[in-house]
Parts: sequence; structure tokens; C-alpha cells
Amino acid sequence: MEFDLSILKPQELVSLQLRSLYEKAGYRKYHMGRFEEYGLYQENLHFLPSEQVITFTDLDGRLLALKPDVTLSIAKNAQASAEERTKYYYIENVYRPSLESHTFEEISQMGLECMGRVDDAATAEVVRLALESLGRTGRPFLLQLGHMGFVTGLLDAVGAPERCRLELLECIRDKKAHALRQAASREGLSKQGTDALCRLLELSGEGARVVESADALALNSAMSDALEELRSICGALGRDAKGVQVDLAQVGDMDYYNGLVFQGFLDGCPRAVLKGGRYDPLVARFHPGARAIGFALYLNELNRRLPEREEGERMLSVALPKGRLGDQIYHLLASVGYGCGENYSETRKLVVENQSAGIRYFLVKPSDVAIYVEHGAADVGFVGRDILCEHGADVYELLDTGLGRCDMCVAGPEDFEEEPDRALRVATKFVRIAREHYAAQGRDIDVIELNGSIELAPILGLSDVIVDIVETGTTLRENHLKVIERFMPISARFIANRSSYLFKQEAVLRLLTRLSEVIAQ
Ligand SMILES: Nc1ncnc2c1ncn2[C@@H]1O[C@H](COP(=O)(O)OP(=O)(O)OP(=O)(O)O)[C@@H](O)[C@H]1O
Ligand SMILES: O=P(O)(O)OC[C@H]1O[C@H](OP(=O)(O)OP(=O)(O)O)[C@H](O)[C@@H]1O
Repeated sequence: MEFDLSILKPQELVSLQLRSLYEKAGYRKYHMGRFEEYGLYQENLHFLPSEQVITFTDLDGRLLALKPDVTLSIAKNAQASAEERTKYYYIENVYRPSLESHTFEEISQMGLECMGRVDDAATAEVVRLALESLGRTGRPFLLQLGHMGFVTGLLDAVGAPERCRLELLECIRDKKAHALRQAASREGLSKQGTDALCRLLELSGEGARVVESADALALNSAMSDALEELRSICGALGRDAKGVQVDLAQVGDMDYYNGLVFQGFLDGCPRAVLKGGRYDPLVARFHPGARAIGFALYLNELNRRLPEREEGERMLSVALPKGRLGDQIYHLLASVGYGCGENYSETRKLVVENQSAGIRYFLVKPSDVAIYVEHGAADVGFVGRDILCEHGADVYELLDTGLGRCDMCVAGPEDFEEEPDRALRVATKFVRIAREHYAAQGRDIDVIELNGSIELAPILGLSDVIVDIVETGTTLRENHLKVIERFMPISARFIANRSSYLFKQEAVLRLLTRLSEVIAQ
């Protein structure tokens, strides 16, 4: 019987091809039970992507879970030892909370794990299989290698205190040089130390070149060893290294990864489709002395592909916030050659473009900018720090434009007095920011979520105070309110989709350079 492969979805076709690839490389298929004992996850919560797990009590009284992860089960059950190597691959669905839909989602994963005696050859084999896995999708791809040893070595070398390491790592991961500098200076790091951390953000690109220029930054043996390992992997890949890049600012989960880390991207897919690395601490919990390396390919992401762009039409798309902030940003962009012939604010058009400048603007609601960019519907965008803090977004934050400056404040009636023995009623649009602010003070609050004209709430007795943006202070003054606490400076940030940053890098960096120059004037 003839079988028509064209009826298969991308993820089905790829998983068929990868099965054969992994089997040929000596990996055996690992079959997971439908459910796993919740105890396994409870004891290893910090190795999971999220602590939220779907649980239920089985008919025999055992507390079971819908698996949020496969690696943990393989690590527990594999016959791994420091002397021998066990190689498994899997195709499984896992269940994790989705930040987008605020529900649990089913994620289809295909991956492999190499446990036990993991030496240079085994590492190179896993990286090569990751590369070939991306290649089997038939689309342009990039595999970015990084190394946790280099990053943590650098944090040690510059004397970064433990309390701020997570914050610094987040700044590095999101390429937020401006925030990295601020945090480093607040923590009293030296100028050289701060410069070294910022320099890390620039260490990405073709493998051998990046490793070579990183040599000068290797301040201790952990950093040199990491570079040596990357050099050896790039060397072992040899001519297969096409599509491989090194990004030393790539930061994986600190609890999980302890060495090489890597992420795979496909042109047209908005986020990483493959993630992996070295995770000795997890496997060593079950098999002392054993090491481990592996990766997972997110098959769902292959179906999430963005609409095909016409050949030659590789314009940079920009999510521009409608309104006062967007107007300021547009004027700035127009002043450096990215203007459009028509005045967008005089039309109702939501898309305006300048083909010769290679730029297309989408006019979106300010609070939606980060969503467009994170999902790859726009390559880059401009968004207030308030929105980024409130909603979070998995994007690069490349520049603080300094535009749209204002502050997040607690404000209340002019005669406001604290009553510490009861929960404070706080009206706000920024629920998360307000909760985090008061949680840090240990103050109990009741949040009243509103969408606008927040200042009315305390006037009408709906709340005691508000958490809102204050720019000139006019709105507060005219409504007989006062600033009680000014706690977060805000300005508009230039953000980029992680995949667009790679596949449209020239255009993104050109825009970034022009913006930085004009802002610095
Ligand atoms: N006075 C201000 N009031 C509100 N936002 C300001 C002010 N000054 C600067 N901003 C910045 O401009 C961004 C857009 O604010 P704007 O008031 O135009 O939209 P919005 O009404 O808050 O948006 P949405 O309609 O999406 O809720 C804010 O996220 C903030 O970063
Ligand atoms: O300090 P000021 O210069 O007076 O600016 C602050 C005001 O501007 C914003 O409101 P916006 O105009 O966005 O309307 P909103 O009530 O719909 O949020 C903010 O929520 C304040 O109300």
C-alpha cells in the first residue's frame, strides 16, 4: 500500500524521521507510564519548569500526577552509573501551566537523554543529534551553544553576591545591558566587573570567533574550562558546525543545568523549539557519580509556524504602542530614517510601512506590545517597563529608550493615614506589581482591579490607596490626592523577539545602533 506522507502534520513527519535518527545512533525508546507518583515531583520540585503539577488520587489512594516532565522519570528509572552509558529517547506529552492561556497545556515533546559516563565524545554526539534534529525540519535553523560554567565563573570572578545573582542572570539572559549596569552598581561591583558582565552580552555569533574573543574575558579556571569545552565541541562538529553559534549570554535554569546549554531556533518559529544541556545534579540524585546530557524538541512549536512571508519581503516589523508613547517613539524613529510617507495618526490604518527603509509598523494597544513581540507577530516593539513587569514576556530587552518617563507610585487622599491592623485596600490596573510591592513589605492587601480612572477609587471610598503611574502629578493634584511612595521608575524599552533577533539580526542591530546613537545625543 502506498503511503502519502503529505497528509502528515510537520510534527508527525519530523517525529518519524527522528525516531530513525535516534535509533541508528543507539538510543532506545523509553516508554513512560501514563501517570507518575506525585512524590517524585514533590521531592524534586526545583528541577521542574514549574511547581504546579496536575495531581489526582487514584482508586487505590495513591497520589498520582500527569507528568510535567520526562527527564526526571528517566533519571529515576535508568540503570545509569558513573562507568556505563545509557541512551534513551522518548516521544511523550507533558502537562505544564501556560502563561498565555492561564490553563494547563499539553506539550508534545521528543527528546533524548544520555546518562552515566558522559565524556567529550558523548557530548559531541548529543549536540550533533540536536543539530540534525533541527535539520530534519527542512527549515533554516540555528543551534546556539552556551555554558553555565562560563557565566557562573564570571559571577564568581566579579564577586557578585549570592542575593543578586538571579537578577543578574535574568539581565544577562534578556540582554538588558541597562538593567545589568544598574543592578551591578547598586550591588557595589567594580567598574571592571560591571564592564565584564556587559561584555558577556556581546559574546554571540560564529562559534570559533566568539570563543576566541571570550578568551580575554576568562578570569578563572571555570571560565577557561568552559571555553575549552566549547572549543572542543565546535572542533568535533567540524564541517557539520554549519548552523551552530555560540551565545555566552545564554543562561539555562541554574538549578538544572551545570555545564553546556543549547537552544535551537527555526526561522519563522517565534521561540526556541529545542532546549537542552548538561544536567549532572539531577541524575546524580538517583545515581551518584553519574553525569547526564540531553535535549527536548517541542513538537507543538513546529505547527505554530508564522504565516509564510513572501520571498524578498523580509521587512522588520515593529509593534508601536498607539497613543502618546507611540507618537514620541515614532518621531524618534522617523528622525533616524524609519519614517513612513503618511502620517499614521491621521488615519485609522493599523499597518503602515516604508518599503525602502525595510520597516513596517503595527499600531497596537500599549499593553499588547509585548504579546505581539513574544509571539513573533512583530519582530521588535516598544513597551513601558510597567507593562513588562506586570505581564512578563519572554523577549530580549535591548535598550532603555528613556522615553515615556514616569513612576509607579502608591497614592492616596491628602489626609491618608495607615491602619496597620487591617488589610489595605488597593485599587490598581497593575495587580502583579502591587502584590509584589506589598508582599516585599509583608503588608496584607486586598486588591481591587480597575481598568482606568484609578484615582476615583479612594475619592469614592472604593479603596484606601491606589497603585498607578504618575507622570506630572497633575491628575493626583487635581483630585486632592498625594504620592505616598514612589517605587518604580518607568520608561519605554526596545524589545525583540528571540527568534527575530537571530534571523533578522542585521536589521534589528541596525535599528538598535541608530536608536542608541540618537538617544545618547
Ligand atoms: N502619564 C502617563 N500615564 C500613563 N502611561 C504613561 C504616562 N507617561 C508615560 N507612560 C507610559 O506610556 C505607556 C502607554 O500609556 P498610555 O496611557 O498611552 O496607554 P494606556 O492607556 O496605559 O494603555 P492601555 O490602553 O493599553 O491600557 C505606559 O505603559 C507607560 O509606560
Ligand atoms: O501624573 P499625570 O501626568 O497626571 O499622569 C498620570 C495619569 O496618566 C495615566 O492615566 P491615563 O491618561 O493613561 O488614563 P487612564 O485613567 O485610562 O489610565 C495614569 O493612570 C494617571 O491617571
